[in-house]
Amino acid sequence: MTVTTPYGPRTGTGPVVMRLEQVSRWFGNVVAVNDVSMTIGPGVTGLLGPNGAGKSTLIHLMSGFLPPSSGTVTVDGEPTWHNENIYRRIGLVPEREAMYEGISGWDFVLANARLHRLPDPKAAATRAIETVDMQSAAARDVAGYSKGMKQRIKMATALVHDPDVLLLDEPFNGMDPRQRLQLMDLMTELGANGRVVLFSSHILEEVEQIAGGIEVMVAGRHAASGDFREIRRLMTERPHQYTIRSSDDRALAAALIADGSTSGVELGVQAGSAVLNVQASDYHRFARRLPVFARERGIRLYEVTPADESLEKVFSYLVNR
Ligand SMILES: Nc1ncnc2c1ncn2[C@@H]1O[C@H](COP(=O)(O)OP(=O)(O)OP(=O)(O)O)[C@@H](O)[C@H]1O
Repeated sequence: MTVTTPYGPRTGTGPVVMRLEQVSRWFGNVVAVNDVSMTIGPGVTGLLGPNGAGKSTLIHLMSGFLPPSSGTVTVDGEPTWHNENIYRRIGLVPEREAMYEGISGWDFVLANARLHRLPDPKAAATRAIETVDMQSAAARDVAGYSKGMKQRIKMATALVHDPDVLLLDEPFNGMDPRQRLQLMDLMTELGANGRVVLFSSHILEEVEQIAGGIEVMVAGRHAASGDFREIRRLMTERPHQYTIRSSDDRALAAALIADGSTSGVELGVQAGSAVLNVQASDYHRFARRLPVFARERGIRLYEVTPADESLEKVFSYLVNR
């Protein structure tokens, strides 16, 4: 992918605004998206959440291809569902691999340019394919593409009509580090040029690298919203659980209880040996004080292991706080 895109500043007037108001979507008994309201403006926004959080459903609702069961999704005040005017302004990079195989990358992008009834579909397809650096493979059948190449050709079809809003579902899946960086540059540039660029991911570090704003989804609900510092803070300031092995668990437990950086300290047994289970309520203080306590009392720390570091646990804390 080229770093500088041929897509310059957005041509429309006023900033683009995508607004979701009390949007829910259910499939039978499953509530995939539950009463979500958010406003997304120009720039890169990360939609962060664990598997099954409702990110793909939300992206399809935003794109106008899936109707909400209740609530509204609008771009500049116009509902996206079934709205041809809005389809022209939105580009979607779906997560699914199911693409129309048996045609070349070039034909695939060109077909999309024609669907949008662009005045010069060939020029638009050429521009999009060059932007994702797929010129050399464009004549080949999509079926033979690697996962990263499929991602890039999907990106070209989404870009072909130069949309104001670009929605990307897990776009970095299957990309090597170089392709990932190039796509990040491209998304950053499109965002800086006034477009709404929203992408989903379940990896905080990935989102932090490029997203100005982060919207966190958990179990269908909108769990948190902010810039990466705020989201990072919410995640690191939650109570952390540790398993500690030391030369004197009792003395260490007494010191930790007296200190106030913990909300729970208990002696336990794990895999046949004594451990200390600690819930640290003030993570930063706990991390500073623990080695000091041990040193002052001549206690040796053999092991300090975080017990609840799975991303799912972190996310569920955000929902239940
Ligand atoms: N067409 C459908 N029919 C029934 N249930 C669905 C449908 N689409 C999504 N769901 C359910 O809605 C919930 C949210 O799914 P969704 O794919 O939106 O989550 P996600 O955050 O994108 O997860 P992943 O990262 O695993 O794709 C899940 O429980 C899923 O099984």
